[in-house]
Amino acid sequence: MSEPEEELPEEQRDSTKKKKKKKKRKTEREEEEEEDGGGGGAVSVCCAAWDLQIWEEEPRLSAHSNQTDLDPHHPGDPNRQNWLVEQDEGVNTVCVLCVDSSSLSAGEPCVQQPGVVMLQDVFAVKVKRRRAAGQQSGGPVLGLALFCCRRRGRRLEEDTLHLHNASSEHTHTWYNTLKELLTGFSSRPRYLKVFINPSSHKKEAVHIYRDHVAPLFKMADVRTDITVTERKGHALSVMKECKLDEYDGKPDILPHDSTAGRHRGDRGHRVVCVGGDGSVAELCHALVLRAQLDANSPEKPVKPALPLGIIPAGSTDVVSCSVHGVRDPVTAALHVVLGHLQQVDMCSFSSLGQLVCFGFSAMFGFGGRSLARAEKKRWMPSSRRREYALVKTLARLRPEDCQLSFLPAKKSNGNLFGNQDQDQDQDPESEGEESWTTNQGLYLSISIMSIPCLSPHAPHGLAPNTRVANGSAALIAVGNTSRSEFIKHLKRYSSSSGQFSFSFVEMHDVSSVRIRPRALIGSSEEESEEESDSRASPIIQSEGAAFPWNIDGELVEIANEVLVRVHPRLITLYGEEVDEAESTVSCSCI
Ligand SMILES: Nc1ncnc2c1ncn2[C@@H]1O[C@H](COP(=O)(O)OP(=O)(O)OP(=O)(O)O)[C@@H](O)[C@H]1O
Repeated sequence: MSEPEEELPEEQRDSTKKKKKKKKRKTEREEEEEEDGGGGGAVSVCCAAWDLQIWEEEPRLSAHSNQTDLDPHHPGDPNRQNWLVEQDEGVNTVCVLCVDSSSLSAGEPCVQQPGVVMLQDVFAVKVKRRRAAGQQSGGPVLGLALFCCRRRGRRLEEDTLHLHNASSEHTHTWYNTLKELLTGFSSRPRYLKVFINPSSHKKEAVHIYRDHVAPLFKMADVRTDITVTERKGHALSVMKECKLDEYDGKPDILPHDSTAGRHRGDRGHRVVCVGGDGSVAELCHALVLRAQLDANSPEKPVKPALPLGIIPAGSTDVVSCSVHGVRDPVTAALHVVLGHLQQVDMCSFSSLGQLVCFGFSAMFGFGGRSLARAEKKRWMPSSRRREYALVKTLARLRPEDCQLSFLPAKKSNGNLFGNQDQDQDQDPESEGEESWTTNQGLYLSISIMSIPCLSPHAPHGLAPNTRVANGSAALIAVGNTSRSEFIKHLKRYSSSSGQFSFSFVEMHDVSSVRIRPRALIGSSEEESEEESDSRASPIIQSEGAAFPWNIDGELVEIANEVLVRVHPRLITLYGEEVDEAESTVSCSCI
């Protein structure tokens, strides 16, 4: 054997499935039968009835019924116990592990086609042995257990395929071959630096990690180094100082890198964040800053080599939802162990030439004021304080008087998802003032979002017209209107249509935005008629006062004009392209 085998005692079961089985008498019997036969789990296949082959391409199942097609070395032998693997150097993720569909006795295989398990959906393989109670090692071989992932809508779920075979030789041949193939997936992590924010949302992040995520990482042989953060900025300081070559040294192989080799010994270390959007943004900010430091590029943002996994545990998880489609720690963890990578656009926020932070979304006006109000009620439970702040800010609804300028995004030859071909920033400095569109007026709310900001409350997202990697951001500017019209606009987010079809709402696809609150605009500016209206007067007028911004759910107070720039595909997150989030809740507060 090329490496020590990993063993799965017969008694070890998927606990969640066991719980489900206990509910039914019929399945209880099935489980007992499986115990007798030495198996257990969702799908169980006996050696004489199944055959395996690793194929380069997805098989045509019609050819599947002809057994001789599956095993050219043993044509026509119906009872053969040979498990054949054909390895193909250079093939990265399109291997298919094919199990004879007629022999699947229970449950469904992991992917859509019955009888086919994509190797790219398998994240662990273990040798199964029969052991007496208390026996720690040894015992007769029973076969293999393949741990894989099954899709249910947007959710990924853990599944187990039990392959029975009493032949130790064949079991180990397959074990070694599958193990080698699995370690060949270059985007899968071997070592994770995990940051957990224990203060997120209901303070459940540590439990979420321990109960739902750690067992999957362990199963997939991913080693972890955990930091439970102690304060805001803790993750940033760790990432600034740590030796990154402990985590990784080389750029990753991304999904569309078709020339990538299969075997990479130098990869496998990544970063994971367990928390809400604030924690995610802090880590993304840290990764980009660190990449800039390492590349000695103080001005220009540098794309980090390390991807980030996000386990949702916050009060708002729109970044996680935008790359997973659900707010589910198991789905998130499976995206990490299976190495699903998604490049994502980010924004930089700067004021007076100084970088404030990197992030995904920002709200000025209503969103900023509402968050500022919520922060003053920190003693309240997080959902209550957000509802309180929302209602209070609606009751005192006032527009911001500001100059809003934006640089429209350049149209590109987008691919299927509207992604730009290049990762090039559109530099606002190099664009003449004439390329900018500038308006001055009263705005109830201005949002800039480089990702669609999906959530269970707004399944199509707060910015449904942007994509995670289309190289631009959505600018949604809501002009001054009555409270009832504004509420109507907000309410339409949950029904996901018509929220922008109001005369007071404008939406643009942008690469840069500049917001200059009125207090900062030169005194030569003529006063508009609306300013005589008390409803229209700016809330903060005193010199030196700061305007509240909501940047990824965090309150950032900025006294001057803010420049927002989109940086296409600046960060790589574990996840996938998602159209719509699973809607599980409805918002009752408005
Ligand atoms: N131990 C800690 N105590 C307090 N704040 C922390 C701690 N660790 C991290 N933070 C900070 O908490 C902020 C919010 O975190 P996160 O977004 O994960 O939680 P949330 O529940 O969604 O947010 P919020 O508490 O603002 O509703 C982040 O800026 C993060 O840096």
